[in-house]
Amino acid sequence: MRHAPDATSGMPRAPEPGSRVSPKADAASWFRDLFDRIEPGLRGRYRMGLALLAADAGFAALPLLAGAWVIGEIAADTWDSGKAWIAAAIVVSSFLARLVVMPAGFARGFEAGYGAVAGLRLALFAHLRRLGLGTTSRIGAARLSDLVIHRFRWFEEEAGYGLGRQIGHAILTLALILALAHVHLAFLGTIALLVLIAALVYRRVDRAFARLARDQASLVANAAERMVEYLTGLPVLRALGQVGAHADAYRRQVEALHAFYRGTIGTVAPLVSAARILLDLALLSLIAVAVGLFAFGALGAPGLVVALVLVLLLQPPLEASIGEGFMLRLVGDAHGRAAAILDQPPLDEGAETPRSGEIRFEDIRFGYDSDRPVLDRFDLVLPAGKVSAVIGSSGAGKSTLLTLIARAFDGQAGRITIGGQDIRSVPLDRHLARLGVVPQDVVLFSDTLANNLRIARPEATEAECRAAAERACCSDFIAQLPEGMETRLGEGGYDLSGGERQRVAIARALLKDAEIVLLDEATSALDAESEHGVVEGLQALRMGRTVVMIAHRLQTVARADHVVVMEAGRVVDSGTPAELAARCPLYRELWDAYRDTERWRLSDHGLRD
Ligand SMILES: Nc1ncnc2c1ncn2[C@@H]1O[C@H](COP(=O)(O)OP(=O)(O)OP(=O)(O)O)[C@@H](O)[C@H]1O
Repeated sequence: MRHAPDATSGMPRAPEPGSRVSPKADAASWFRDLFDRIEPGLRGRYRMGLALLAADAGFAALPLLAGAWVIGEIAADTWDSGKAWIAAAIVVSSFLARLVVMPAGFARGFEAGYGAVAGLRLALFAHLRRLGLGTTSRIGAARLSDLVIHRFRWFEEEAGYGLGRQIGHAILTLALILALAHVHLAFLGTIALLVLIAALVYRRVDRAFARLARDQASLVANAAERMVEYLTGLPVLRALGQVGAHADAYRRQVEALHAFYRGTIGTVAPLVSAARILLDLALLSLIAVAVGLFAFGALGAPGLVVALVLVLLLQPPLEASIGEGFMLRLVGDAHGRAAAILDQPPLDEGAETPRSGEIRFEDIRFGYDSDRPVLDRFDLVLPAGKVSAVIGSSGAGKSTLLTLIARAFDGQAGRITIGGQDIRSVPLDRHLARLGVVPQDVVLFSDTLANNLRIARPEATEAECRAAAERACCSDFIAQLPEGMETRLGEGGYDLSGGERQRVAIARALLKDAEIVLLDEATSALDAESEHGVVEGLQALRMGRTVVMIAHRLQTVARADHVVVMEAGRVVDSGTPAELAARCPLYRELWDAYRDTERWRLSDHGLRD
């Protein structure tokens, strides 16, 4: 196969991961979406949490306003002890109120906000299960984990308390603006003008920032993707002595990310500086208005002092609000990514009850890129209850056949039927439940051998696991394992050879009692004992099942009931091995090529042994 197998299914993976998942939801829509995901019972609490945080900001504003008022009174020489008591009462009562209101607000925000993000994670998970394997592998595991683990952290923080903080900044700013308007209405006009200018600038800054957020997310995900790919392929790369060569792909991604960050110095730095300078200019223009009003006699000295204090108090919440705005933009981007995945159409769920029978490809057209078909006007019948071996040169489309039967992708035209029934009309879960997949590269999870078998049927008893293992000819190597069926396999555990792994996969298919088995025979050299075990295991598997296998060995081709010879996306001929040997030149050519490969394999073994 020319593409890496998917880690869980072993079926071929689509190319470019995730490039089609582009953010499309705007920054504001995430909150609406999130709110909808909060359990109805918690929505009231979330609203209450935000209201409490808004109230907290109001209580935070009161001492500041009282301070400005005190300064004004002193400047006007009207200060007395009665007013001092009032000011003290405002400060103390606001402080006490905040002690109660703020924690209550944050607690409710946390509870509902984090719950809502958990809801989004689960929705994403449920949706991914309904997507075709082709689509999920195109998105890519590393890209998904970056989104769900890393980027959703921002989501949780913003939903939990960032949004509440932003509301607080807004309320504090509004209270100070109203106080300024109370000093003189001219401030209100100036602020309206400044808000208009800020809105225009912010739109540009926001767009540029959105672009940056999107590029950064893609580059981080690409680097993660390469790292996962590298680690997954490390054993093979080591064996080929290519460890260094392939590491370049990861290095290139990291360098691209670094170059991006260096490049942002030219974009982010001016953007952030522009936003800050603009804020300073806005505050300076308010100070200029205050001084102008004083100079033209529209404002007395006490009014000027109060106005200056209020303008200075405006600076911290506005600055914090700009920073929070950038954070909200990043969350908008993460939400856009999640929304794009949720928008991917799931495979047709189907509704009818499946029946088993022959597998038919009827006028199928399929291409990984829809404008470059791999199969076109493709017809094929794979008889029920028989072993069909598919043979053909590399790139003929053999893996694509299995991929389509497993519904990793759906064809762009035509239909595939099993027992006369379009596989798209069968509920996906039920369709997959009747398939057993024995890939070339069998994935072992880091768990016991028994549990590795139970993946096929979690409720299987120990005796059933043992029986399946025995029928798949696993008993000999299980006897060698330190703890038999309870030996830990996979990462950090006991490793199995290629032939042993294939037998484990055969045992899984037996345990599942799959009606249809899709098998990609190992091309790697197996020692004679392993090879014999796999062949015997296959014999156990074929009993009454429809087996479709990509065959790489003469023995399995010769033992098949039905052979399909493929070339360049076409079926050249099909029939029993004897029929094909008599009439199909390509079959004979392939047969000779297989025989040469096997001789080479044997002599290679001989040399190594
Ligand atoms: N994920 C993919 N994206 C794009 N093209 C692909 C993909 N997988 C396979 N192809 C192309 O589809 C064609 C058929 O490939 P396929 O893997 O089905 O052939 P095959 O007969 O199984 O080959 P092999 O024996 O080498 O595994 C080839 O031209 C291949 O390059």
